[in-house]
Amino acid sequence: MRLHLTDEGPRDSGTPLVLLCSLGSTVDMWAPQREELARERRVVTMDTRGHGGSPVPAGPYTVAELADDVVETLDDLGIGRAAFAGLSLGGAMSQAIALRAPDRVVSLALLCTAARFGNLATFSDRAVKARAEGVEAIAAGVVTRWFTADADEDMVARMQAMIAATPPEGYASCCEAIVGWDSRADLGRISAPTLVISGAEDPATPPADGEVLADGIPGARLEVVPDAAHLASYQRPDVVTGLLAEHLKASS
Ligand SMILES: O=C(O)CCC(=O)CC(=O)O
Repeated sequence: MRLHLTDEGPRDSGTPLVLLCSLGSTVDMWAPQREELARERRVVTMDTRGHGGSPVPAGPYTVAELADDVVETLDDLGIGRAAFAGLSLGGAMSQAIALRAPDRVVSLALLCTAARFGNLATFSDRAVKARAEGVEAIAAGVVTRWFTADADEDMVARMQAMIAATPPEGYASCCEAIVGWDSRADLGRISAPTLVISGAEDPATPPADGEVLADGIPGARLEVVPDAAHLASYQRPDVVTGLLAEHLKASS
């Protein structure tokens, strides 16, 4: 599997950064961070299998498969070790890479994610609905969890359109990957310096999920972003980009 990606920034300075996306997102979800972070280092952003410009094989998928896609794509680019930042499903993939290929991981940033997601029945229901009716039928509900009620309407509409454009089989199969994901017993084996970021008002992966990660991963630190829901990096780039830059500077 070779994933669709963007590849920006200087090749010859610092550890490359790999940005991994949430369910229903494309590389565009990292637009608020990419330009600034790519001033200092190479930044590779990947569409997860089943999303954006990446292949859409028939599912279900597992998080391990999604993580292996990323590592194979990095092999293709000739990138050995990298820093990883992933949001939600992308955060689960980042954990899986740290567990399956620890020698590839210089540092980790885990945003709005979990060792075990809550409300798993809703992901199974979404998988059924996506295959039957398309992702458009789900998108309006998803953005109510991504952004706080006072978020800019144009921004919310743009992101709803991005979600609605996700291939149904890709969306559904990634819901199934989330249902099967559970790293709780493995967190102690993650050795990369780790920053955990939660949105204070995230109903999907609340700060309590961030606490489980920060308590379980040796040396990890949790930052809670105020006035942010699930897509904290998109709604509060003024806080999140700085946290990522600081963590990258300190750890890679
Ligand atoms: O965002 C993800 O990658 C998974 C969690 C999710 O779908 C958030 C939500 O809409 O409930």
